[in-house]
Amino acid sequence: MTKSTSYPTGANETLPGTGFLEIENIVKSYPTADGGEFVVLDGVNLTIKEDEYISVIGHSGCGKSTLLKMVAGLEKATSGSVRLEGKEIRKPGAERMMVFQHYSLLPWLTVKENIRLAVDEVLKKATRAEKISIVNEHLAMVNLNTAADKYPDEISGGMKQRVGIARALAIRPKMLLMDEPFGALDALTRGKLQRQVLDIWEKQRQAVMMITHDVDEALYMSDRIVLMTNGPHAKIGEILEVPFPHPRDRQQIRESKEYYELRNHALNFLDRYFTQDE
Ligand SMILES: Nc1ncnc2c1ncn2[C@@H]1O[C@H](COP(=O)(O)OP(=O)(O)OP(=O)(O)O)[C@@H](O)[C@H]1O
Repeated sequence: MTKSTSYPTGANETLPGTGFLEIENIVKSYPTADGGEFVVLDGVNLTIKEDEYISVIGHSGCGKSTLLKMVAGLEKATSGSVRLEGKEIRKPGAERMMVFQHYSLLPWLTVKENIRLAVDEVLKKATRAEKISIVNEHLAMVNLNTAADKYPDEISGGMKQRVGIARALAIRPKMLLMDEPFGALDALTRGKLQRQVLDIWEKQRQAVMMITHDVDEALYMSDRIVLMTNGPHAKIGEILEVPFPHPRDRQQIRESKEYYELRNHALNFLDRYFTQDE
């Protein structure tokens, strides 16, 4: 692992068995057509606390989505383990909700019904009144009350993504997994939605693992930034601690010298790996 001299780094800061989410020595390979194997991830170790917002950054194809899918239970590791509260993750579960870059809403259901469907599936013991209240609360959380009865093709991309986030949060997961959640949005919408998600997270504080290509987004939103080396055989190169206290004000943190030091450090790390790849 590349050690940073300027910032606290390390993939194993928490002792095994003491973390909320523990990714231990993950190797993931796929068989190739010629009978060989393509090793995507080669020895990834990471521990995440139950109230921590983690961003994962790395060049395209290094295996970020693969790693997130293993936490979601959608992919199996070739070796190593992923545990949530000490329990091995083997399949998807409602305590780990995923938000994708491309909104995966059911087009024949309204905004409200899309959220309600997830609530019905997971919160089976809730009463009808409780379910209605949960749906309304989460619609309000992402400012979608007025669009509640619209269908997905009647709302904008940013609104669709807000429905996806409200749906994920409505079933009260212990962990939110987001794969470039703002990647498909224009800059203005992206900025607004980042703020909304951060507002919600600052109140609820569940564990978040978010993939992004945007260093500013990672610095604004997360507590730590995981920098991945290039694939194949990708691993965690460095972990940057983001020291700004929550609630965060984007302009305020951007005025600090530390922000630019961290930003340059992350960009230089990515440049270094990009150059190696050329
Ligand atoms: N099912 C699969 N079979 C074979 N190879 C796969 C499979 N899924 C992913 N890969 C390969 O694994 C590598 C990592 O893919 P992954 O999507 O995790 O990267 P990523 O870092 O998320 O990329 P991006 O930033 O472009 O989304 C890529 O080389 C990809 O082609």
